[in-house]
Parts: sequence; structure tokens; C-alpha cells
Amino acid sequence: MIQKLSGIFRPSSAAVQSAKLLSLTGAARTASSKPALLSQACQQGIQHSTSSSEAASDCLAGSKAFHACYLSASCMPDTSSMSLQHYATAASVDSTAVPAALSSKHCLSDTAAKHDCKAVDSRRTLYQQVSSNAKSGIVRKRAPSADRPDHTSKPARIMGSSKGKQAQLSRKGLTDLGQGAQVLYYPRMFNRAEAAEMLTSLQTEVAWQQKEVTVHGKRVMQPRMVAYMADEPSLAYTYSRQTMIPDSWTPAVRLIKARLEQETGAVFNSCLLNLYRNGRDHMSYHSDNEALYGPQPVIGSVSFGEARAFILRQNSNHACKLNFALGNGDMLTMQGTTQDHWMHAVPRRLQCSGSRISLTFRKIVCPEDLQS
Ligand SMILES: O=C(O)CCC(=O)C(=O)O
Ligand SMILES: [Fe+2]
Repeated sequence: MIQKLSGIFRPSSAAVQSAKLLSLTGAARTASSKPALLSQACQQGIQHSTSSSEAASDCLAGSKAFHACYLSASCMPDTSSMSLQHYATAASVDSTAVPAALSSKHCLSDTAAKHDCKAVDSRRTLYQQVSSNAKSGIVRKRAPSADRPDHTSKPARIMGSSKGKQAQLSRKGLTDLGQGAQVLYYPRMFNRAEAAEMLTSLQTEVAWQQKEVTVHGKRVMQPRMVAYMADEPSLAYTYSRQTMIPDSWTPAVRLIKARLEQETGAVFNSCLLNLYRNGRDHMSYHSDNEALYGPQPVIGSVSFGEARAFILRQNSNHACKLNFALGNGDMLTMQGTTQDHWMHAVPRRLQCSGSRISLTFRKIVCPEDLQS
């Protein structure tokens, strides 16, 4: 369930949730970032909410969220009261973020230059309220959390340019991309020891193959290795004119599937596995919108090995992107209308030398041999 956000200045659990809405990598860095880029994400209605236990313990993200949202607000219509609530609640968890956000040269000059005074005033008033709220003690400290990921994956970011001036999303939770599209991100669903064990098993027990596929009419070798598993041989899967006949589940993949089903409540009957041998291996933009998955499929992915960027790009606005650094043991599901409105990719990363394995679980509801 996506948590609804409500209540300005109230440190309710919803407020703590909203503190996690959007966060930046740091006030200093974002002072030079482009509000327009961030606002694209907000204008698209992207919202991120998290489990309350994690939200309560992760207020650093909340503090930074104010800045991100403030920047975003500078490009939003005055009527975006919902968003303003988010800034307020985000700021209420850490007073230091508020002056940092408002003293940002970019923030003020850009706002003043591009937007009417009323909007600026309303935001200043908001700041004053938030600031006094923060002074009155509604400040939470970041607490140690066993749940917090301890690996090198970076939190997800909203991207607006290839230069990387972008906001990061909080670490765990459901992101509402608007238009009924949602992404559930759960870093370290498998802890370090489990992930290491899974990686070894996947490397040895899966029959990895490099396939030849047709791209723009040409036969080329796929830039990664793949495998395919499913409940039954009848659940074949064809893409780029390459038909994959499923293998049966290996023990490790069966375990991963069970864990993913337990976490998401979804049921899967097939899985495409990808082995990126190094940073040259990649997957281009595509959506998993084949008829065999039916409308609004849940595509659940689990990653092992080297962290790689997984980028979601909105179909109607290619500048609107979300970047998840999927690392060892991380889970991400795309659900709702994500496949209709967004594409995703794992781009080349030449600086990555290690290998990564991803397992993307799906449910075939209309097998190919039953399609007309
Ligand atoms: O490796 C990934 O995380 C993406 C895989 C993917 O998009 C797919 O298998 O369709
Ligand atoms: Fe995909």
C-alpha cells in the first residue's frame, strides 16, 4: 500500500513517511543543481514512501528531502499544496536542512527570477513555519538501523541530466511514478552472507548462454548472458525473435523466487536471468509489456554481484529518469502501469569490472502457444 501523506508540521507517521519523499545527496551539492530537472520528477507526480520503521530511523534523508522538494517547488504551480506539505514535514525532522535549503543561491535567485512573488512569499512563510517548528523540537536524529543497507549501492536518484544533477530517493519503499505506475525498491533484501551464497550458486548451477538476437533486422550477439526458467516447458518466451524454452528451477532460483513472493505477495511462474560479465555487458531501453504477461504485470527483480545502474525513463519525457543502483541482494519490482509508461535499461558502465546477475521474475498469464 502506498502511504498517503497528510498533515503539515505534524510528526505523525505519515509525516515521517513524507520526510522520505525525495532526498538530495547533500545541500552543498544541490545548491548548484537545476530545479527544473527536479521539478520534472515532481510534476510527474513521483512520490516515494517507505515503511514506517525505516522512515523513523532515517531522518538524514528527511532533512535533505526539504531541499529537494523546495527546489522542485520553485518550478511548480502555486496550487501544489500537496507538495508543500511534503517540504514542511520533511524539514520538520531536521532543522539544519532548512536554512541550508533557503540560503542556497540557486534556490532563491531562480525562484525570484522565474516565479511570481506570491509563490515565493508562500514558500518563505512556509519556511518560517517549518523553521519554528524545527526549533520547537520536532527534530529527529538518524538512529542506527540494522535494516539500513551496509553495502556500496547508492540510493535511487531522480535524474534530470546526464551530468548527474539529481535527487535521490529514499532507500526502501514504494515510489509512485504517477499514471498508475509504481516501483518497489528494497535494498539488501538478501543480506551480505545470503547474497554471497546465492551469487556462487547462480554462477555454478545456471546454464548461462549467450544468444544471437535480431536487432533492427541484424543478427547480433546479445551483450550479456542469459538463462530462462519457468514452472512448465509450455511457458516459452520470445523476444528479439529469439524463443527461450524454459529450464526447470534450480535450487537457488527457487529459493530467491520464494523470498520475492513472500516479500511482494505476488506469484511468479517464470524468470529471465541475466549475467552481465563486466561493464560492457548491458541491456538497452525496453519495456516488459509482452501480451503473455497480461495488463499491468508485476515484474520482480533481484540483483547479485556488482552494483549496476538500473534506469527507468518515462516514455512521454525522456528527460525524466529514475536511477536505481541495484547492488548485491537488492530487490526492485515494477508494477501497475510501469510497463505502459516507462522503459528501463541497464546501460554500459565501462568502469565496472565485476559481474552482476539479475533475475527478473514474471507471471505468464497467457502463454504464447495460446495466443492467436
Ligand atoms: O538486469 C536488470 O536489472 C534488468 C533486466 C531486465 O530488464 C529484463 O530482464 O527484462
Ligand atoms: Fe526488462
